[in-house]
Amino acid sequence: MDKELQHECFSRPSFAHLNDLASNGVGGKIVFATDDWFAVAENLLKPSDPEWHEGVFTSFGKWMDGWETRRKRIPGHDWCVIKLGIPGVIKGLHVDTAFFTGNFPPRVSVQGAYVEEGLAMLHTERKSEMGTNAPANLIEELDKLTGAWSEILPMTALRPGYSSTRHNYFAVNNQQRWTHLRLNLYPDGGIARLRVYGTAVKDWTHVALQKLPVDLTAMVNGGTAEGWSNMHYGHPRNLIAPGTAANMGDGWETARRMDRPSILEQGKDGCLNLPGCEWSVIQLGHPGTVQKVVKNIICRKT
Ligand SMILES: NC(=O)NC(NC(N)=O)C(=O)[O-]
Repeated sequence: MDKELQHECFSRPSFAHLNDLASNGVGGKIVFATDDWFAVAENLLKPSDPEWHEGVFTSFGKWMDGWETRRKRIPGHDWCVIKLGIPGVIKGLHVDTAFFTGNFPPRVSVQGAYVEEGLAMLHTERKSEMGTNAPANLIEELDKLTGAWSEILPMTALRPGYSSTRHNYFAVNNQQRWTHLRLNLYPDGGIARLRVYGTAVKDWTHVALQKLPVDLTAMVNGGTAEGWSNMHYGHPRNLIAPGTAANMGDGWETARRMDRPSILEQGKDGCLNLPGCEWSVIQLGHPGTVQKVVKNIICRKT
């Protein structure tokens, strides 16, 4: 493990092991952004770590892996609206300013809303194109919906995107269920990633009536990874994420054990003599009776 990753792992707050409810890997989406000049807001929700490509420029400026707005020369501040892939209760935020050193926003705030499907307010057409900005009348119209938003993180100072300062973690103490977030940059600038850690909250009343089997471990049903022996290459929460893994990186993968014997021997029972095993603990979204266990080892060939 490199030094920076090692430091990050030890200083990471416990909420950062919960599920990222906003990641595009679980269906999170940007529904609106005031400005996408240097880099589009969709980058905020990428599950991958931010990258730096030395010497790479677009026709608008330096290529950046994050959401970066232009230097503002009109009144106001920049903001975007995120539809969570998994609506739920938020326990903490990670604002990663990686590589935004001279262009990160000095302050941010985050607001939340619970919006039932079909409500018109956030159903705007999104272009998502570098070098563009939203029309002033649309910004003004959406900005009027202040009543919909509740404060999750008040206006808070950020640290720059150097390796020792890029990870801005904020605990959230709030039991409400959210479907949408509004991320405010004060006044403008760039952020590499926004991770929104929490737990899905499901209405189980109808599930019980349908009497159909349901995946009690699934993230969307409130499952969380609570413990593990090792997660060197992949977090065990990947086991309970929606959809199919795109590659091996989308799974739970441990390091090879350092205490394995130099030469493997077979025991009398026909099994290999190996010390211990790896394990992970998943908290179910709801208590239930297990009828079937499905193990998907797609992408794992050995
Ligand atoms: N060198 C820069 O990053 N400049 C500008 N940003 C980009 N991405 O080019 C800026 O004005 O913040």
